[in-house]
Amino acid sequence: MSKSRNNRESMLKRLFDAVGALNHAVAQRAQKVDRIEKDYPGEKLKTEAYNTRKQRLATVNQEFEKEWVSALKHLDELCKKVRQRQPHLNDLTVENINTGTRFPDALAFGRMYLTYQNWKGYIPRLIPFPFKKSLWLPDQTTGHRLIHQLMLRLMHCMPVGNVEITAADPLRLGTSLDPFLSLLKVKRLFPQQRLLTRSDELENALARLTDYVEDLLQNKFKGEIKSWSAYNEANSSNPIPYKLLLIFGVPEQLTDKSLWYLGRLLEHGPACGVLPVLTIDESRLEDRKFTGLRTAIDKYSKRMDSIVPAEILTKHVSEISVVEEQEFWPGRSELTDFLASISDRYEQSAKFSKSLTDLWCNSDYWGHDAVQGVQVPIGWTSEGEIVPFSIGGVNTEHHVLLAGRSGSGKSNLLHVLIHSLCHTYSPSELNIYLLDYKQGTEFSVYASPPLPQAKLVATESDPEYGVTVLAHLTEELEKRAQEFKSRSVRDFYEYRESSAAELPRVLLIIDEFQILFSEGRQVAEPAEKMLNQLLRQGRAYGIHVLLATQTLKGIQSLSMGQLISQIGCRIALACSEEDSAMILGNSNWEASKLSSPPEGIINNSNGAKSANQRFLIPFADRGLCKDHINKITQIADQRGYCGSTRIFNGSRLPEMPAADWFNSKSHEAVQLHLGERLSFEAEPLSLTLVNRPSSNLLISGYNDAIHDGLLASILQSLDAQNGIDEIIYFNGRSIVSAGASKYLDGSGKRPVSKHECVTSLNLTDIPDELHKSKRILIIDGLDSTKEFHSGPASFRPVKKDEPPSPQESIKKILEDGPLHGTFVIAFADNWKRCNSSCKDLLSFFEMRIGFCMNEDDAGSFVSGAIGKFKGLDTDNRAVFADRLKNQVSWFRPYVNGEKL
Ligand SMILES: Nc1ncnc2c1ncn2[C@@H]1O[C@H](COP(=O)(O)OP(=O)(O)OP(=O)(O)O)[C@@H](O)[C@H]1O
Repeated sequence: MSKSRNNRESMLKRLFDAVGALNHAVAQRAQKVDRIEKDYPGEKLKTEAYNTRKQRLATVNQEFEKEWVSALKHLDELCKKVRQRQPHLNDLTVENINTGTRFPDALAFGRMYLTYQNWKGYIPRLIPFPFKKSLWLPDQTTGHRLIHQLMLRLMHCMPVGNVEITAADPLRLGTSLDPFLSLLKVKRLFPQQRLLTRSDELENALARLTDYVEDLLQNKFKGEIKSWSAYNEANSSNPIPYKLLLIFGVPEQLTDKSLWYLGRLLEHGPACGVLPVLTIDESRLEDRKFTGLRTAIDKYSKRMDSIVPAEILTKHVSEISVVEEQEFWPGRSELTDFLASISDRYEQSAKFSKSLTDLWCNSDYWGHDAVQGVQVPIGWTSEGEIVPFSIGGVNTEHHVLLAGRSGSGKSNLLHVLIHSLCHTYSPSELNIYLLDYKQGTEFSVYASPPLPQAKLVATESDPEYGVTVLAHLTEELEKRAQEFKSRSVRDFYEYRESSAAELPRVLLIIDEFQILFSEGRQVAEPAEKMLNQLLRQGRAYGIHVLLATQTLKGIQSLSMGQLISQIGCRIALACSEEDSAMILGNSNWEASKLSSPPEGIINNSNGAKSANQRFLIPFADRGLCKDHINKITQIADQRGYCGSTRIFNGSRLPEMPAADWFNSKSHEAVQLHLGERLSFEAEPLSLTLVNRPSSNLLISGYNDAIHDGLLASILQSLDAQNGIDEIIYFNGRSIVSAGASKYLDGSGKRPVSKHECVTSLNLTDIPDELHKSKRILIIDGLDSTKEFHSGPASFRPVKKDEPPSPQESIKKILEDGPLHGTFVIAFADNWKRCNSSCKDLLSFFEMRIGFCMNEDDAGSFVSGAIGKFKGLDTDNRAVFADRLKNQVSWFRPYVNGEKL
């Protein structure tokens, strides 16, 4: 037992000992004086004897004085100490509310008036705490003041947040607690937020408290711990609160069941920190019906006004007289102020204050392997027990559904989970894929520095991109399946047990996963298929999925029920009843009662109501998280893990690589490196200009950043090629492409021949020189260059020796050029205009790149026919269509570092 506990335990004794010391001084003096009286009886002594007597008496008095003063000083110090913590009730202030964690070992009730001859003094009247027995009083309103005093004392000197009061006042409808009614709103203090008056609610409350006591005895104390105070002594960071059960007017409204519960509480409550305090109508207890209760009261409780420490004290102090004096009750305004402070303090303490780092306390980084599953702490029960998140084990679930309305703390919980996982498991035990569909930067903290365990950090993702991630993971699953088969092992556990090869578990986390299903069947169908495969087969291969969403409403049509039925672990934060039933399970509405943040429910039984576990989630403070990530990165460096985190940011196009990168590419054919494919691997989209008819490239879309980025990448790609004799750039847009001007102005190895007027292009010469030189003709603004448009001129008969029109020349180049290595790359901002004014030319452009187009325009642009093509209306991607091969590829074009 700790030293401080010993000190605390002895306070009452020390106080009594100090009074005992005073008494001792008095007693000693009396004894010594007696002896002197005996030795020198009477007054009629000879002078010599008289002097000796006088001298000895003086010495005795001196000694007494010394001893008395010293004892008094000590007593005074002790009294001050007690009063510092427990002033008189009329001196209570906000400053002396107990905001610490120490429980008192005695409660001050009034004072004791001590007198000896002319001396008089006061000491606090301390009553040992916790009470060993229940308390009762006759049901008279005069007795209520004692109860009020007890309440006030407990509220003020118990650590804030650690008193809970259940009160019933059936006859006076709550008025028995008049002075405290303003506190009923404080849920932490009065969980029912009212005084109970009816038999059914009283029965329920008693049943709950009895269950609570039973649970403590069986599951917390387990026969090893003897009492509430012993438990709290051993668990000082996580104490059990003290519960006061006040029932006025017993046996009013007590049913047979209530009587039974009350009997149990009178007997076992005090040892478990549940103190029944009853006011009793004694005449009614005469009834035979209440014999059991009467016996329990006699046996297990004490009359409240007869707990008299003065009796004990009088045994110590025969010489000093002791009189008890009642506590002072505060004035109305002092009481109002004080109760308001208590209310504030309790409200504040109700705000859950545990921090993220409390979750892993001092546990080592990466201290576990994931062979038998993954288990990490994610919060606490209200009693302070750690609540684990477990997946992948023999007796645990494998996939997780997390849902809660906006603001309920989903992102926070995901951070808590990610940090807890990355604290516990190294990158060779666990790989995390983070796919976030939210607008915002929630997961970007894991991108820089990259979280060593993260294989992917994708923010503001595209549904199309999400599908590629699912495809990557299903490939991984199939690879694992092959590998396991070749080694004749059944599952991840057997593989890890039988092989020294490294194989981490995988956890895919998709935030706002419903977005995957919101873009029509084109994306939803493959997404659903692959997700289904991961959910069905992932368990055997150590691949797990966590799906987070605000609501499941609206995605029901997509056999969502079937998907969800394969997810055994459900985590629900605050939401509507309807959502609660969807997330947790039919008729499981408990999540609608949560106050999130920080409350949540975790259910590891497919949502069965009986498996609900409420828990409190710590706040993932940004600064703390940043430090933790830095620490994890540092450990990864020390242990030689070289990360390979893919970063995908859906709101930013990739930056164009440097010239060296273009130079390093193969130059066997003319290749244009235009961006990154919209796939998990994000390979470069490299388009080869092959010598085949109509292999010209038409680029259309209305977005300057993408236009300029594509133009710049084309020029940079061409600059790196060897087999091109001339690059001709014609600007028909009448605006300068700011993002590409550097590449047009001769920054590269070869000059670009620039033109702004069609006639200066000498288009008529090009078809004649196709055998001699290979040219790339870039027409920027095909749609706005009238000379290339179809019109009456295109139908006129060509007269002999008349030079061909620009339209005829370009047509010839488009038609014959590709076979000889001369290609046209044309840009058209406005596809509609281009489609109608350049229709004679369009069939020669079998390669097309489109961006920022509506579904109708995209349909005709990509396929050449009327129809719709979805997904091009955002400014963060483009599509490449090779119409000869009938291939369509999504990609993210390079830009020059501009943010979109
Ligand atoms: N356990 C917690 N303790 C204290 N504050 C919290 C806790 N969890 C979340 N919060 C706070 O609540 C607010 C909402 O949290 P969060 O962003 O995680 O909710 P959300 O469910 O992801 O919301 P949305 O879906 O709208 O993005 C934030 O201000 C956050 O700081």
